[in-house]
Amino acid sequence: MSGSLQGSLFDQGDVVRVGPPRGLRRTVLGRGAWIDELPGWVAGADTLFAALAETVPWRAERRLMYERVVDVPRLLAHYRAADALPHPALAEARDRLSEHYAAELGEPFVGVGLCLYRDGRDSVAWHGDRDGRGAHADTMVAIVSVGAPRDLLLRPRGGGEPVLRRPLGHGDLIVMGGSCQRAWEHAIPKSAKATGPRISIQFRPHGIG
Ligand SMILES: O=C(O)CCC(=O)C(=O)O
Ligand SMILES: [Fe+2]
Repeated sequence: MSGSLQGSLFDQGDVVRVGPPRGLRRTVLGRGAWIDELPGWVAGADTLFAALAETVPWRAERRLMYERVVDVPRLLAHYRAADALPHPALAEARDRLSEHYAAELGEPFVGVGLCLYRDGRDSVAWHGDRDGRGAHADTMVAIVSVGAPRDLLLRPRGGGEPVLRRPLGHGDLIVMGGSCQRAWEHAIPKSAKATGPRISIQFRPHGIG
């Protein structure tokens, strides 16, 4: 970024800044799962949204579901450890999270996944991030949300109560920990309300998908 562009963004209070995640609040979900939350962690979230929306090589995917090939209702991008990330704030956030959770997690956050929900029709169905170790071991998945708020729902695996609802957007951080990926499920339901686009930025340790 050029010095003058940086200067003009700074004047608007739009610089993307990621500090240590101070003030995270933990909620114990039961069955060995918990979530940590920090609203507004990433400052300049609108600027980050705009940069990612424009520069990330978003991919549309198609998947086999119930014997039919259907469009995945969101756009995707994935970055492994060695890949250059599309914005410096993502490396900063990953480092801050790795530092904060070093003792509890015992390994760093490595992979970065991005989802672009273009409008309220885009969604992700109930699931746990169970590709890899998340199916049988405790782990953490951290999500930073930029753009329009969308609800993240959480429920015990297989359905039932309680269903927790967390509106996420504007630089909010949520971390799903403990058994959350195998004992609980999460989803971003479609929204009938007019909603603008949202980008979800997920940080995962190696071997968690
Ligand atoms: O949009 C989100 O924040 C959730 C995305 C998600 O659950 C996933 O990609 O595994
Ligand atoms: Fe997920």
